[in-house]
Amino acid sequence: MGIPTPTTPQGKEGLAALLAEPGRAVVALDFDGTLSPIVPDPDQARAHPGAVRALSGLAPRVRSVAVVTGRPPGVAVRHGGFAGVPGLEHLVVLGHYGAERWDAVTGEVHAPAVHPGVLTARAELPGFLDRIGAWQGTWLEDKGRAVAVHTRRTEDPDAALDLLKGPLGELAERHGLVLEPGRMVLELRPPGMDKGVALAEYLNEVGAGSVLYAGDDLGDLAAFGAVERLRAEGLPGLLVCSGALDEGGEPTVAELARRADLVVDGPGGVVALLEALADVLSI
Ligand SMILES: O=P(O)(O)OC[C@H]1O[C@H](O[C@H]2O[C@H](CO)[C@@H](O)[C@H](O)[C@H]2O)[C@H](O)[C@@H](O)[C@@H]1O
Repeated sequence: MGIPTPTTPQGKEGLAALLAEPGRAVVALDFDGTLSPIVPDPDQARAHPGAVRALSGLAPRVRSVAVVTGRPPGVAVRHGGFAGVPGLEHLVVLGHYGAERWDAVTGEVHAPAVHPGVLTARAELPGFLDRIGAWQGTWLEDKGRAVAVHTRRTEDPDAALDLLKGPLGELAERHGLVLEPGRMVLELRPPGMDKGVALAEYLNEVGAGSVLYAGDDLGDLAAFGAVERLRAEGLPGLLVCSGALDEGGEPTVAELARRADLVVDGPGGVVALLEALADVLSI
């Protein structure tokens, strides 16, 4: 497959800059829904079978490759199979929306102290969910520095999520946390960091000359926003939406698709794009 053509002038400019000067290009990608197909149980999520090969084929040809995820970085590394891969020696995973970082070079995770509100909210949550009549099948994912409330396994995930939004927003506020919405999930996490801040800091750190960012979910809008702001300041960028229906037939996040320069067919489409870029850059 060739490289698909972006539908916007900014996207075309971003792609052209990446191809003209790949040694200054950063390729940054979300994990769930972008590199890894959406599945009902987050523990069972694994990178698309072609993802590691595609990433390791592209990484030596660009300035750097980063994964920017809401997952704890260690979990993304395990589920992605990213450790010890030839070609991915400099991979960086910005996890927990940028609050924690894993570097392939050291194999270590850098993580600040856990926000106390996460501990108190986590303790309160089981009783709280009972009291507000959360749908059967609603369940908690303990993420260490955050706690996520999932509804994908309930009979009506959208209705179950709607019921939770208001009460969980108040609970988060009471504990000094923010509520991060995602695909059939609401996460209580500390404020002050998001994928946009994390991505912008990383691009600055590595002296990026262009950026490609790919995502599929609401949490990726902050990264899209960062690329849009940086583009206005002169840094070329290409925004990619991983946009297929998932296993449950769930549609793409509409705002992400609207703001993207390119919509590809889910993780399979993202992998095909990475392979096409590596192919062109290897000529
Ligand atoms: O930033 P991401 O890499 O997209 O991570 C966001 C959240 O992803 C996970 O949940 C999502 O994927 C699950 C597995 O496919 C799916 O079951 C769930 O419905 C999705 O919301 C993860 O469980 C969360 O902790 C991440 O924050």
